Amino acid sequence: MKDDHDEALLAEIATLLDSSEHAGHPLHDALQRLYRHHCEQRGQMHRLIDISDRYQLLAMEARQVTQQRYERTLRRQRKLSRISDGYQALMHERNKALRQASTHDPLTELPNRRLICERLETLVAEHRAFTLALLDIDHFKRINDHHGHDVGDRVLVALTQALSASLREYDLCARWGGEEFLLLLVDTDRNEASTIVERLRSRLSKVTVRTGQQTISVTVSAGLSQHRPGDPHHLTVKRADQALLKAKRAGRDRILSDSL
Ligand SMILES: Nc1nc2c(ncn2[C@@H]2O[C@H](COP(=O)(O)OP(=O)(O)OP(=O)(O)O)[C@@H](O)[C@H]2O)c(=O)[nH]1
Repeated sequence: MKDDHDEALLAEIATLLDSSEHAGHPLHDALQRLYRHHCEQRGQMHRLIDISDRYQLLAMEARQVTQQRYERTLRRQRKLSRISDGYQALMHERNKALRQASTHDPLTELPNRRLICERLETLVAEHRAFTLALLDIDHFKRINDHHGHDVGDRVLVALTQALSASLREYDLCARWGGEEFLLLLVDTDRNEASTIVERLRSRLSKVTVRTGQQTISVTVSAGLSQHRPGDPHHLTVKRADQALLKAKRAGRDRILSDSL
């Protein structure tokens, strides 16, 4: 509005200056100089405004480019951290699976010999009391021979489940060999262990597996040995093995302790 007013005023002055009617007027020259000076100033001011506008536009574009770059980088970083999180979770799962595979038996999912030996070493180092029971299925070969290896596997798994369900939380049952299981009874003497394992033996004899029209059940023999302070754990295992051999020779389906 103000610009329109200025334009009109300037146009009016220009007309007055151009008019021959005022050519000799005493203010004519002074007004003309003032008019030119004003026009120059005005032109300069418009150029400055133009420069400032362009500068602001450039600054805004630069800000937008920076913002876009920043957002792109942020998106890339978020994507990278999602990939990294996924990768770490995968590694964690793989490590867990590897640890499980190296410490557990795949068929029965029981701890394996390595895991129970680690536990035994720790107990020995900590001077803890424990009793071992080595359990062996009686005449297991006959099951495989008569019903096939798959049925033998099912018998192993069924016995394992019954075993695991019967143990106390702080005990450990490992698959020691083919049809052998090693029970670790912590803070337990041989008398107490004998009662526990006798109960287990009785329970395992009631486990059944059906195949076709037949129902299979098995008996187990066990050898017990109480750990002697100062002995390495493998000697305690060896004594349990000797007691197991005696139980087998004595007719199976029984528990014998090693001689103290
Ligand atoms: N199905 C199956 N059989 C196994 C597995 N591991 C070992 N065996 C079998 O277990 C049987 C053990 O046989 P033996 O050592 O002669 O012992 P046994 O027949 O149980 O006789 P005693 O121990 O003397 O009572 C063998 O036939 C092995 O093949 C397994 O993972 N699955």
